[in-house]
Amino acid sequence: MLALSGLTAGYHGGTALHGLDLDVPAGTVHAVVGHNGAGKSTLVHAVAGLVVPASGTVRVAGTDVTGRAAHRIARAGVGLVPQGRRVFAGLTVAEHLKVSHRPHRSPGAGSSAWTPDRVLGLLPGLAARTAHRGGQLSGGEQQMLALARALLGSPRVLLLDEPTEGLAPLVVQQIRELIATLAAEGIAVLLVSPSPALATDCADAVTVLTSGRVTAHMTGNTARAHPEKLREALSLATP
Ligand SMILES: Nc1ncnc2c1ncn2[C@@H]1O[C@H](COP(=O)(O)OP(=O)(O)OP(=O)(O)O)[C@@H](O)[C@H]1O
Repeated sequence: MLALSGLTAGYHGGTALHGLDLDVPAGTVHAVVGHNGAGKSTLVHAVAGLVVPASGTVRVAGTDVTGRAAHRIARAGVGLVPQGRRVFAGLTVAEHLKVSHRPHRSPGAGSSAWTPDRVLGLLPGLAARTAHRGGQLSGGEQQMLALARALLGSPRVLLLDEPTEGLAPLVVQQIRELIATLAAEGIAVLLVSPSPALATDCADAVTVLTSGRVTAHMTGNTARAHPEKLREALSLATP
């Protein structure tokens, strides 16, 4: 569903991501793990069209979307949950859902179209907060709202940038379960995080990124059976 080939991107002539190859089939979770500055957000932004790749390709369900504007990539079926949530402090939850809902869903989304009611059914904590403004929500509630906003575009590919950053263990557990639920719906999930535990818990495949390069790759089953292998790969990844 998401296929990256030789993806290279950076800033001001410098390179932060070097020739990344990565496939995320529908219904699976691919975790990219790396330390601060490894290039995780650059990867997510290059897929979402917020950073223009210097070279390489981004394909969504076989369509080359490389270099397209972010809104066109969203329309092709890519949803982004950005690092830091980025909810609007002055808008209520209901207003967020209203402005995020795209009834004209992405091609191929089929029966998986998301409506505000369906999103609130998945996220009952938000359903009790529809009149609250973004700035009045807890960190966990803001994370759920950021997820709701992305789902309302009925994405085929979901990009999660550090979705558990700064959240309590109970909320982290909820997010793990939500990721599994969304993958079971057929969504291809690309998750980037510094947390090997999150990757180990919910990924089908795990890639370690070090200074913008892939330095290790393993299946989720290997990471679960031998968590020390992932920890070791990450300790070797110190920039
Ligand atoms: N807007 C920018 N302008 C210039 N350089 C940037 C910009 N954003 C990121 N970088 C640089 O690109 C490299 C990769 O950064 P990136 O944010 O992708 O890493 P990350 O793995 O997401 O880190 P973190 O976990 O801290 O969010 C770093 O060296 C960073 O300083």
